[in-house]
Order: sequence, then C-alpha cells, then structure tokens
Amino acid sequence: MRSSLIQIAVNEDESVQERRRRVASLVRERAGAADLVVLPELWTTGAFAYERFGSEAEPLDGPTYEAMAKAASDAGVWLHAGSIPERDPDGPLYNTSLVFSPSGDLAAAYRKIHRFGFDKGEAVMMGAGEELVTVRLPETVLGLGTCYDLRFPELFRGLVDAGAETLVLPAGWPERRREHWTLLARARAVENQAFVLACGTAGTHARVPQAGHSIVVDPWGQVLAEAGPDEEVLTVEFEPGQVAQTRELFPALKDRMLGLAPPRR
Ligand SMILES: O=C(O)CCC(=O)C(=O)O
Repeated sequence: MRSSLIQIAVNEDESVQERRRRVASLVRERAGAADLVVLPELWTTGAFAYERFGSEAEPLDGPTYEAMAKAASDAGVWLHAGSIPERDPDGPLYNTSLVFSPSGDLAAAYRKIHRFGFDKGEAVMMGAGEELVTVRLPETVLGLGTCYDLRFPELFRGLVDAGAETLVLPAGWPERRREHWTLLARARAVENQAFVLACGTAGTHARVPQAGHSIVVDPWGQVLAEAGPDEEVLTVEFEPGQVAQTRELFPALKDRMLGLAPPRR
C-alpha cells in the first residue's frame, strides 16, 4: 500500500481560498502514485490561529468538504483530508477530520476528542468529540486521532480494540515540542503494534513555528519515512499484513491485564 502525507506549509501570506485550491491540486498530483493521501490538522486556518476558527468555520459539507471530495475522486485515492473547524448548526465548533473514498464519498468524520490549550484556544472554543472512529479500507483498517490525541494512549487502545491496524493522525504540532511528537508517534506504533501515519504542518502562523517532520512508523517501531521541516510530500510504501504478523510473532497485546483493582490505600 502506498501512502502520501502532504505536509502543508500554513503561513499567513496565503488566503484560505488560495490554500484550498493549492492543496486540491497537490492531492490530484498523487493520482496513480498513492492509495491513501493524508493531510494535516486545521490546514485552512492553522491549528494555532484561534482567532480565525470562528470566522473560517464551515458546515461539515462546506467548501473544504466539496473541494476535497472532488480532489479524492479526481485522483482516485482514499483521502484523509485532515481537519476543518466545523460549525455544527445546533452546537459548538468542532475540530473535525474528514475521510473520503476514491469515489469522493464521505467515508468518515471524526471530531477531535482531546482539545488542546488547557484554559484557552481550542480547549475553550471547540466542543469535544465523543466517538472513536475507524474506517475500513480494502487493505487495512484506519483508526483516527488528531494532534493532541497523540498524548492519550487509551484512545488508541480503544481504536485497536475496534479493529484499527493503521493509526492516522493529522496534526499542527509546534516545533518547540518536536521531540515529543517523534517519541509519541513511535510509542503509539510499538504499544499498539500498528502503523502510525502522522502528518503535521510546516510554516509559521500565529507566531508559532510548526514542527513539520511528518512521520510513518511500522508496527515494530521502525521509522519508515520522516519529512524535514518544510513543505513536503512524504510517500511511503508499506505492507499492511505486517500488523497481523507482528501481533502473532510477539503477542504482547494478548497479555493486557484489564480491570485491575485500585490500590487499597
Ligand atoms: O500536544 C502538543 O504538544 C501539541 C498539541 C497541539 O498543538 C494540538 O493539538 O493542536
């Protein structure tokens, strides 16, 4: 299976409309070169451009949905289109990822569960998703997470319990915590014996330099490919059957001890 992670530069000198057009053509260029294309988190606004979340929020089937559905079908690829600031007509904003099939149909939408910012930004401006989401492709089952979710291993265990073999994580991870990004991506791959495809952004927005360094890790924790700091298309070929092989040869997931009693005092 071939996958391309499109590490987009999100800078403030490009309008949302221009970036949407540019990204759609980058996706189209993957026709024949990838089965699955992955984009980063909140690439229309930038993950740290909190002040633009409200003004640039879209309904689920808004302009980014339309452009990405068409790009997926033009290219004939599965497209994890990263995430958008979603405006729910009856509720708050959400940080919502969209996955399209090669015919341009929406295969899944995932609302980010762990919101970043503690007492500001996304954590106060957006609602929290409540549902784990997996997507069955012909070659593998995707499990979806977004950026800050990477810090919460129980989410990925939940996805593995639901059948996930390839964990896909769009992000807008900042440069100042890049070491955590690489370490946690590898940790999630090793502990879940799953592929991790983690696609970040490049550039600087809201004065926050982005880490780039999108990364693909195999179920043994080996880094198959890693991007540099700038805009880049990272393409990797991997063997989805390696998940079952790893889980059979080294069946640590079967040794989980669930429901442990709490300490007595
Ligand atoms: O956890 C981190 O260090 C970064 C998370 C983040 O930037 C996000 O979720 O948008």
